Amino acid sequence: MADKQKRKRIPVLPWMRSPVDVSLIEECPLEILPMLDHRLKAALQNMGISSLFPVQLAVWQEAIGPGSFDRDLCINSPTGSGKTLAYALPIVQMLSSRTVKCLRALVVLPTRDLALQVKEVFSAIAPAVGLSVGLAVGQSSIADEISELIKRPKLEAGICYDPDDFLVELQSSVDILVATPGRLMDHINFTKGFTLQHLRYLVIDETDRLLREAYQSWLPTVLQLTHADDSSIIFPSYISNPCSDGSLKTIRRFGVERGFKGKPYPRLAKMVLSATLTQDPGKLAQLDLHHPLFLTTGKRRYKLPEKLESYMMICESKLKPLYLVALLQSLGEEKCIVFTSSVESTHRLCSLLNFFEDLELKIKEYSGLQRQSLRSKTLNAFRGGEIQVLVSSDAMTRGMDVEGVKNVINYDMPAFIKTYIHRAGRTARAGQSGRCFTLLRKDEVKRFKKLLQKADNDSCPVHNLPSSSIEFLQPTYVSALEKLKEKVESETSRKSTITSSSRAGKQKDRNSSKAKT
Ligand SMILES: Nc1ncnc2c1ncn2[C@@H]1O[C@H](COP(=O)(O)OP(=O)(O)OP(=O)(O)O)[C@@H](O)[C@H]1O
Repeated sequence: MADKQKRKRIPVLPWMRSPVDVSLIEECPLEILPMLDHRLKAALQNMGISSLFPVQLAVWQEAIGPGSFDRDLCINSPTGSGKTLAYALPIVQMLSSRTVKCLRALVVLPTRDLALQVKEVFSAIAPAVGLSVGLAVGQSSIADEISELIKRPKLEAGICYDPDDFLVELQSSVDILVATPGRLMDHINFTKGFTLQHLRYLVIDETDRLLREAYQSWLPTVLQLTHADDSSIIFPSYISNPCSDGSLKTIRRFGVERGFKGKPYPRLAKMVLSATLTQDPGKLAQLDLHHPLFLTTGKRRYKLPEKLESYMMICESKLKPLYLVALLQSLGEEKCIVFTSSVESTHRLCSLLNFFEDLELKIKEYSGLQRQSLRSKTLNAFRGGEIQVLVSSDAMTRGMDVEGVKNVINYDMPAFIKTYIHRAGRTARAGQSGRCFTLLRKDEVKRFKKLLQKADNDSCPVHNLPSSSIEFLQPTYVSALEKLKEKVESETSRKSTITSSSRAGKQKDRNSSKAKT
């Protein structure tokens, strides 16, 4: 009762009170999808897609169909429901008739791995209609990235030039850019020829996560660069106006058409998406949405995938590793992600599991502490099935799509329902079934059940393991713990050696510079 009253007090924006309910929409076979470009239909079929999922059809109707993208779209749809294609397909179709290449669509995501994944989806369909897709995530050097994004004029041999002299001839090599905020800001601030002047579509995926982080004010900067008429567009300091000689321009005027008063036209059309979209008016205001239309699934704010089964496993804290090992053994070789609460515990748990000799599974860690190249290698091996168990910090929680993940295990209870939704959502994707197990102490059960109710989930049975399987593991556990202790000690002493030698090096530098002065 008290909970209900609290919920009522949270102000919900008027446009959020009458949403399009995606759960009332059926899948739509490509054969009968109105206005779909035949080249895109073929590309989708090549991807093994024969019909659009409900959220994809709903967005299609608003962007391409009768809605004509007159309103910005706010999409709240469960994990694995196909949100990526929901925005990629209409954007590619809308840009398919463009005649001049310039950057017209920008998709922003919070992490590199997610951006790479989304780029793959665009790359599977965009070339079919002659569009190019770029990536700005800092995976390669900035110079390599610039050469992928910006077309340089061909120079005649032997001619020296000042790069500023041919600024007007620099053109975008891509129509669509998938970016993380940090690298996007680098290009906005420093890359000659990089402009958002022609941008027509902005997608902010994992919106609630991106709004939480300011990332060098990337959002106000993007909005400012696409908001005003051409005379007040703010360009990076080295450009007075990149199109001042009369080459291709997009002029955004302050519109006088109905509903556009005081807004620039042509406007920047936006799609913002998440499985846990914020309803906070203050946060949503940052997006400067134009007559937003809210698309959501069902009546409740949070929704878990249809075919997800949630289970509790109750045990004492000190027995958690044993329960985990016994559970992994019982799951056989099914792909599985184990979530922990921190990068340190990810590392320790992964090491411990690898010391259990009876566990004949390939187990690796994936966390924000690792180098990107190592993370990508691990992820590829997991996708390819060479690794069966991934022990992960929350770096893997959002958006990652790995085919065939049958089980998610919360080694530590998630503190928030949003975390549970995103973690559990790594399984039961695209209409498939999947299971999420959460290891809990007795005193955590009540809080956990309350947490799940927020996602309309009242069914979370206890998953029991035979006590004999736990007892059987005791001796191996003792020796695994010993090995872990040795490993942690040797890692700690290695770290302190590195720290003290780098300190000594710095002191030496300081002394020698003092001696010089
Ligand atoms: N129309 C479709 N038919 C078949 N499979 C599809 C279709 N659309 C998407 N998929 C598949 O569904 C899976 C989930 O899609 P996607 O990653 O876009 O989900 P999502 O809603 O963005 O999830 P999350 O909220 O976790 O990011 C992907 O493997 C994708 O290839």
